[in-house]
Amino acid sequence: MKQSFDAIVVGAGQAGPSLAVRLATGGQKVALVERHLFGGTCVNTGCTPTKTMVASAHAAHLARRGPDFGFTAGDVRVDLRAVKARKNAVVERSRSGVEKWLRGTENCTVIQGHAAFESPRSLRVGDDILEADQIFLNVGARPLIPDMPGIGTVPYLTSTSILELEELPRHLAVVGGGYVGCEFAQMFRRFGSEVTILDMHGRLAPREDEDASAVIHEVFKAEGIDIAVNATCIHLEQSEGSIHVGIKCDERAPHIEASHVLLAIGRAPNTHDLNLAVAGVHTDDRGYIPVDEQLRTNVHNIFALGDCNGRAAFTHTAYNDYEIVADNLLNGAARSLSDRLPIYALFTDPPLAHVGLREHEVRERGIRALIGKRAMTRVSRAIEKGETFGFIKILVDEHTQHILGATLIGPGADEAIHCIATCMYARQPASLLAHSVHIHPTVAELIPTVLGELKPLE
Ligand SMILES: Cc1cc2nc3c(=O)[nH]c(=O)nc-3n(C[C@H](O)[C@H](O)[C@H](O)COP(=O)(O)OP(=O)(O)OC[C@H]3O[C@@H](n4cnc5c(N)ncnc54)[C@H](O)[C@@H]3O)c2cc1C
Ligand SMILES: NC(=O)c1ccc[n+]([C@@H]2O[C@H](COP(=O)([O-])OP(=O)(O)OC[C@H]3O[C@@H](n4cnc5c(N)ncnc54)[C@H](O)[C@@H]3O)[C@@H](O)[C@H]2O)c1
Repeated sequence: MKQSFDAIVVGAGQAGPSLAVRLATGGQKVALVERHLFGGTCVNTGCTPTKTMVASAHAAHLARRGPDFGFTAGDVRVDLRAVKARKNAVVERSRSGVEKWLRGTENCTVIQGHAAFESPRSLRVGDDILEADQIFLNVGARPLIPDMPGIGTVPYLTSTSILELEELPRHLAVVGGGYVGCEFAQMFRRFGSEVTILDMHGRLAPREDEDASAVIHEVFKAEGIDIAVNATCIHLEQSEGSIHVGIKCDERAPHIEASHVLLAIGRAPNTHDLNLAVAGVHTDDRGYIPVDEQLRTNVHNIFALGDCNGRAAFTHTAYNDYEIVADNLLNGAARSLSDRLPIYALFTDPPLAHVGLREHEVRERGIRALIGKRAMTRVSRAIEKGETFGFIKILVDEHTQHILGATLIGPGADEAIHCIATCMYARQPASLLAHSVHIHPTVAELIPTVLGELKPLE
């Protein structure tokens, strides 16, 4: 059957639902197509389940640290089935909320199935052809499976399937020390598994500054996580009762025996099965859809939002893509992608939060800068909480006096970063923040102090 709409949104992830509802409430006839779970990765297999499980892991960790705080909780054991049930309840509530919201929106037709292009203005979903003048792709990404020796011969976990485990792995080998790898490694160690994390780079979280990676390394080591960096030639082999993970690296024994292997080496965009060629939409060599500042693809009536456009892969960036598109199309705004500051958190404990440029990027760009840094061992709130790993680091442009970027690792870093981001968005000099009064005792109260102690970046 052929159906005509003003707009078609493909994917009910982090940009699609808000966009579909905004267009529909603005009077447009909208189709939203989703082939799997409402809420996409973030709600079902990404942020929501992992942060719910990180909370369980944190509680278990604190209980084990009881003697540090003056109590004993006895032998702390984690029931992964109960952790999973708690996670599922949170996820299901969020997923059904998205679905109900979409189905309850006037002018919005929800269609379940896989969409693929038939032409630049039409998509096929099963036997139906949907036509519209504007098409918005919010198709997300999936775990990347590396072509490493032995990959087809052993069972492996991804960030999706690991969420379904009900028994604790005896020994979890985590391949990849980025966001997914670090968050799951610490979580499963705190649940009680033996954990080895392997990365081909020389350090964990290799995109961060070296001092940030060093803190994560220190925290993981203190919790008994085995770390194998420079693991350039990982290969897998089934051996009796375990998976033999071969590692070619100079610094340690050449293999480990794991019970489970988690692959966490990155993600690939879901653009391979959209039949983009018939619509004339270009992709880059990794499958991402290049977009302009307003999120338009090379085909004027087709937009790409969220992970599939390769312009960051976070829920807040996907949502911001929606805001840019909706404000420009419906409110006559002139918002663009470059208005957005890079900002994110790695939800290890303590969390790492970052905004703007990193120190190594400031150095590479040859910007004359000032730097302020304070260890969490010199932050009252961190000392009081008994969580003194990490630091506050802020870089300021020597000429404009504007903040270039900041990295915080420590308790509450994922919240405290926002006052720095707000100062940057307001395009105000660092002195605005340096002279502001923050609440005592908080981690954020040291941000003005750090800005009062700036020194030239050597
Ligand atoms: C383990 C993990 C933890 C994460 N934690 C965080 C975090 O703490 N904070 C953060 O900001 N980000 C986090 N992320 C990243 C975040 O989940 C993604 O950046 C975000 O979900 C991207 O949203 P999206 O809308 O682009 O795509 P998605 O949420 O992936 O949604 C895409 C949707 O499109 C549907 N779809 C795809 N192709 C088609 C088709 N052809 N037809 C119909 N439907 C289709 C899919 O089924 C899916 O529902 C995490 C990711 C992972 C994997
Ligand atoms: N807290 C968050 O916001 C959060 C959490 C999870 C995921 N995410 C999103 O999901 C994306 C994917 O996360 P990810 O951790 O899978 O990817 P990533 O790119 O962050 O990290 C991948 C890691 O794997 C390593 N690696 C790559 N190939 C390898 C190989 N063959 N052998 C050994 N190591 C190898 C890399 O050096 C890197 O450290 C992130 O970029 C992020 O946008 C965000």
